[in-house]
Amino acid sequence: MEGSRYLGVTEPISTADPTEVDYVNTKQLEECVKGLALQGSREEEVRREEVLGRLDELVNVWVKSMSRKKGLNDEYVREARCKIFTFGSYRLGVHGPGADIDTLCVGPCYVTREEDFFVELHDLLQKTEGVTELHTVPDAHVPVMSFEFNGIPIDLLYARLPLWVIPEELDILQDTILQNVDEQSVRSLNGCRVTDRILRLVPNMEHFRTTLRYVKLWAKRRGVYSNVIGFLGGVNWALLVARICQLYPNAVPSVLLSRFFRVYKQWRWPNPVMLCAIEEGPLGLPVWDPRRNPRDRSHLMPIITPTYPCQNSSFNVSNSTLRVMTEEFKRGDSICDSLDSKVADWSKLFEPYPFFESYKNYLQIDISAGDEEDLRIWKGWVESRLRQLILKVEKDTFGALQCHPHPSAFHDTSKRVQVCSFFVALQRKQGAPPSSTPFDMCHTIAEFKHSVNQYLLWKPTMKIHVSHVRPKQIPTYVFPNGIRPVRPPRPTIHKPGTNPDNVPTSQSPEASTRSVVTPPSEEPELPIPGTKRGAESLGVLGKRVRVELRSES
Ligand SMILES: Nc1ncnc2c1ncn2[C@@H]1O[C@H](COP(=O)(O)OP(=O)(O)OP(=O)(O)O)[C@@H](O)[C@H]1O
Ligand SMILES: [Mg+2]
Repeated sequence: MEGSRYLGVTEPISTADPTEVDYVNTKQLEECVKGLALQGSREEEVRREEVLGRLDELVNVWVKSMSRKKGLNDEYVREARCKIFTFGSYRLGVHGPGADIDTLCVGPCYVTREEDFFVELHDLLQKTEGVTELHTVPDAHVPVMSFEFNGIPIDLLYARLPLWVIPEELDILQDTILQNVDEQSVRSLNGCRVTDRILRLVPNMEHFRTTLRYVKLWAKRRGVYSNVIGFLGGVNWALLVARICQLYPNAVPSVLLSRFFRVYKQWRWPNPVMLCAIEEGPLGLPVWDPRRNPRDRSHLMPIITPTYPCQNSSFNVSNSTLRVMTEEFKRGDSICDSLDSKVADWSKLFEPYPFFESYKNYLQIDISAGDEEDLRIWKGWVESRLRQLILKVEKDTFGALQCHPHPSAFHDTSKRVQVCSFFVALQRKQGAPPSSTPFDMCHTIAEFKHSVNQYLLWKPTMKIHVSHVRPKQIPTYVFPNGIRPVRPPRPTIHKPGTNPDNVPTSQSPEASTRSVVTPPSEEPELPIPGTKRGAESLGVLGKRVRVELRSES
């Protein structure tokens, strides 16, 4: 037994062998998720391999033509090649149907990213049969070209090595590969290096894969799968699961899943999750170190990548999203706890999170654009700014209001213009001192809209509209089949006039005429004085926004 010394919990490494019940539970778990399409069809898998083969041919044709174009001699032209590596969920073997293939192309020194990759290869792909939806993002943190090849989505990165010839056998895990390589290439290589290292650091690859599939399914169902919004994405979940696999090297997937919830329920964030100690590499690149880098100190849920230069992969997490994830870990733990000693019904674990039935107040962020393509890029931009909205709400309300963002957008297909909506639930922080003054969110929303409208590719047809909505006002297109679920009857009924929750009835005409019903732990509504729907009052039309938070006494 070895203690996990530098970690957030005092969970010992347990080498216990699985019991009979563990095996039965693992079988039950497998049965439970069978119908949930965790893996693509055999036909899709074959198509993926074919597509990768075609892509390999294409990029090698491209590099050869680049070597000729740049006047290299015959020997170099003959030896001109680039190597394709997959990474992300496809490389880990945990991709679902329709998932993208994250791919890295490693090329020689004379093939540039700006010109040769983003122009020449782009043009070649554009002319290639079967390639559709071709988009480039050359100025991203990790520059990427994305497209579909015979219906398979591909994200293609490029790393340029300081070599005239790329060797047939290239070991990208060697730290020295990063020597004299530009920053974007280091970042592009990083994805592959991280994925390959994870696979080397887990004691049992099959158990790791199976457990990660379950965790990804659970995270998607519970609405906590999205790096961009401030929850966790594929690589973060993979690192969390890999750490559990290290702590329980002999455990089977049902036990690993249950320990996953137990460990992270108690984790003392911001202690980092790490698969191995952080090492200073040969090149002096900055690694995650809160003692040295003030910025790293602000990270709330550090999950550190296991290859040099080790970085926090989850810097997007906010107080609000950490709270939501912690609640979900607790829920997962309590479900698994009740299953530990007996044969389980796992389906409860994977029940979808009832987002629109769980809160009384939401911000609805509607966006629209002139056409489908504009909406696609506008949506991506607004989505990437939602974290800022959450941070602003937390800051402007001094932490008294918490946000719960929905991880995906909803499209209103009934409209002729291209429209879609994001939703962020609002809730008063438990234990926050009662406030008699309403929150004025006008400024918060105005600032958020201002920052969104700074988009470099902004067009006049790109619009954003933020409104405050109550559950009854949530548009039906967010619900499955467009049908609003019927709310169960509320538990406690108080007679009109008794007003036990000190509801300000003068501002809530409905409350004075009907029974006031407040389930014990439920968040009271955040009344917005004088408006039927909060839209106008949220400042989107330049008027005042006041969100009142009442004491839950
Ligand atoms: N925040 C991050 N920090 C470090 N590496 C990242 C980060 N986001 C993405 N990556 C790298 O890019 C790879 C692909 O990211 P992606 O979001 O597609 O995850 P994935 O594991 O492929 O999951 P999914 O099934 O959702 O596609 C990751 O495996 C990781 O190596
Ligand atoms: Mg991926």
